[in-house]
Amino acid sequence: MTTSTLAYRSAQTASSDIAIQSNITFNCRDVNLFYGKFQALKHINLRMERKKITALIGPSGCGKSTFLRTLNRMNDLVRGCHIEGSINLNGVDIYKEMDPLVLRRNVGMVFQQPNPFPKSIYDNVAYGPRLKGITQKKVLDEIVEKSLRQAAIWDELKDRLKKSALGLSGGQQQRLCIARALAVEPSVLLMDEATSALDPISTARIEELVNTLKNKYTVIMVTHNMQQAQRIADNTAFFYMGEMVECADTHTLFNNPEKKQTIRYVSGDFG
Ligand SMILES: Nc1ncnc2c1ncn2[C@@H]1O[C@H](COP(=O)(O)OP(=O)(O)OP(=O)(O)O)[C@@H](O)[C@H]1O
Repeated sequence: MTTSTLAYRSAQTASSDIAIQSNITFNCRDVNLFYGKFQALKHINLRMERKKITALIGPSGCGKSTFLRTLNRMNDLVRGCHIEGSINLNGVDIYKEMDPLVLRRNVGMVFQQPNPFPKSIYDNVAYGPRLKGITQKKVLDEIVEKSLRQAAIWDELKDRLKKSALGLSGGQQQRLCIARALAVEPSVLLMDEATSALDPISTARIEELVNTLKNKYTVIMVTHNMQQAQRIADNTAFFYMGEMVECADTHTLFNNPEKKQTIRYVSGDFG
């Protein structure tokens, strides 16, 4: 079977009845990740629910971003990195059965620093759809408007679509990056400390936006801000020294955690 046939079959399987019925988007089983000899993730077992916000918290260097990047195979780009175990997206193993390009179309990502392309606002959002082969102006116009609306920034930007994205404020740039991620119609949005470089007002707008996005998308976010996790996440997973110590609904994790390390972390004993 050729790789492309495999990718096509995987995409088909991804929307099979069984997968759609399941409320689990990502199912990670016994995931170990190594950067050379250094083991950054140890035996991670974690399920992330569909159309819910899952926050990943934990002290610096505990493996949150590494774990997030395993979900769209961004670690593949790191030399010497290897991964064991399985990560299923809608029932399909993303390392064994899915083309990384199909995966990344399904799993959008927003980073800590807003990273718009040095292009117009319109071209930033139309970039992904054009890569997918969409060329008709009318269709692109519709996608750009829909994506900017979903990212709650259409009203602010609709009269300056041809202007450079680099002229926007940090908060506007981050919402534009969210619109750019949504334009290719992913089912999952990964956010790696997406508000940590923003002021409180922009942060509040993005939190509000993420809360509305979960009607349609599964959101997985790394955050250092425990208040933020408590404000918007449905579920929270606590990472420590490469291990996923505990995952529960957010209220339980912060108010009634089971594990000693979680109790110490959420009560501010260490950070
Ligand atoms: N490309 C890499 N090569 C080698 N080691 C790496 C690489 N990226 C991360 N690491 C190491 O893996 C461990 C986990 O890093 P990671 O960035 O995932 O942690 P984190 O919890 O997201 O930290 P922070 O909250 O500070 O961003 C750290 O010890 C880090 O130094």
